[in-house]
Amino acid sequence: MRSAHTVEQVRAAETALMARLPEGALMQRAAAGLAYAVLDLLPQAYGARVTLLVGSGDNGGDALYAGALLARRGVRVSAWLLAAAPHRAGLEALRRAGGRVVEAAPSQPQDVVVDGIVGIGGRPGLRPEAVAALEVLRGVPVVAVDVPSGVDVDTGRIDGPAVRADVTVTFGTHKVALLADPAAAYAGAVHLVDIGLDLPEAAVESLQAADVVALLPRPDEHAHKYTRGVVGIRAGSARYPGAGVLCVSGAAAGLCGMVRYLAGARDAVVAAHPDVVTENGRVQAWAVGSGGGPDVATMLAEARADGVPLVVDADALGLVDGPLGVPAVLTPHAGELSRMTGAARADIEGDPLGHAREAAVTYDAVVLLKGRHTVVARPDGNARITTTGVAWLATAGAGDVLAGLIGALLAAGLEPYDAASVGSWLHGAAATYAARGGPITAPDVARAIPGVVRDLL
Ligand SMILES: NC(=O)C1=CN([C@@H]2O[C@H](COP(=O)(O)OP(=O)(O)OC[C@H]3O[C@@H](n4cnc5c(N)ncnc54)[C@H](O)[C@@H]3O)[C@@H](O)[C@H]2O)[C@@H](O)CC1
Ligand SMILES: [K+]
Repeated sequence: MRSAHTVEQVRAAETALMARLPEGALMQRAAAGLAYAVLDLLPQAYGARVTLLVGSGDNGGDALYAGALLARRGVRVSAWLLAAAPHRAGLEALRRAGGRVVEAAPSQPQDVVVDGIVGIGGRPGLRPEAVAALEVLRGVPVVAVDVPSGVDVDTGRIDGPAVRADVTVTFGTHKVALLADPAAAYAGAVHLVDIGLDLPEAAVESLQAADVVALLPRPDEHAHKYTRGVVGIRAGSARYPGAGVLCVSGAAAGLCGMVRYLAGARDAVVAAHPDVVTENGRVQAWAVGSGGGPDVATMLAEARADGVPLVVDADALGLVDGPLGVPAVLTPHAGELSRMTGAARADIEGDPLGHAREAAVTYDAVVLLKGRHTVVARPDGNARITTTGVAWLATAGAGDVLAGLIGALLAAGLEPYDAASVGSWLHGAAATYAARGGPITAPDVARAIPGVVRDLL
């Protein structure tokens, strides 16, 4: 599991650890990790040129100490001081190691810029001096210290200029802005340096392959199709048969025992999936929504009446105006959530984590807000952020596949929060498998799911 802690949690853990360690020890650990990450980017240390952008706090201190370590390896390190009173001991260490202080961009081309402007103590946005310095150094690879300066660390919002990093070297734990978009898109590749913090459970996390393996439902040796779970699909219509076929393709990827289909695209569904049953009967979960046409209200009402967990997608989301009274996963994209809650789409895209959490409370359901980094939020404020997937996944029908897949995982017995986050992870991974760097269609994603699961297991 990749965990992201809040600034307050990090500060508390740092204070506790610092009380047990010699002064400056934590910063030395951070700086060493940072220096190694910079060295990894340099073809060779000796003679390479690195500029440090240094703010007034300990984030700048990390950059200065790392600069001192780099200078000892033969790197030509320049510290561009953006604040009047930078970390004094760090600056001294850098000078002693042979680094120099500059007041403008070094005239020679630089190999790496280290962003030590602000870290977890920063307010969102950057001052004009920092913006100007970054502009002069545009094109040089950026390594951000702890977080890309300027982002809102606890929310992932971007409320002004912010550093766009190629690599972020973060300390002790991930910060929320390193997982949650839009800020996460500014972080580049994130490298975590363990500095020994003892941290509480994190509210924001990101599943990794091993977590998905641990959560995946799999048949035991006595399994039959009913013990593995039956998912019912109410999606698609005579007018939109494709939505039904695609939703079923996600549901029938092998993660539950059986799929029942009860909507208006029966012939198309059976032609594509002869394994699907079209008689009414017991199910352990429903997926309702896409391409449902005029019957969608009836389909949602009938599914709810069964009292089993529910995935609500696409057209059916417009009918949700409060808690549904059954365990539910709602799967809107920003436009659909905007129509549900009245919040502007741009506001949702600017703070997907915040809006998904709020909607989870409003609807007393797990809310899966689709995006580059999909957010799965629970009413208690916990959230999982999906980092698998590729931009090619933004294709018609991919959401239908996801709804069916989550339905199958619910039917197999996963809790809504696990079903949504595991489903989202698998969906992203399947897209990456299928795409192999090129374009994909929704059926490709569904077809790739069993292969992803096989490789995981
Ligand atoms: N406390 C510790 O033991 C450790 C801290 N570490 C580093 O220390 C950082 C936190 O240090 P600080 O608490 O000193 O805070 P920061 O260095 O993040 O920044 C605070 C300083 O920046 C100024 N500032 C705030 N917003 C600004 C903005 N938008 N533009 C320009 N200046 C701004 C503030 O006036 C303040 O002086 C972490 O992110 C991490 O890099 C690491 O060394 C690990 C150990
Ligand atoms: K920074």
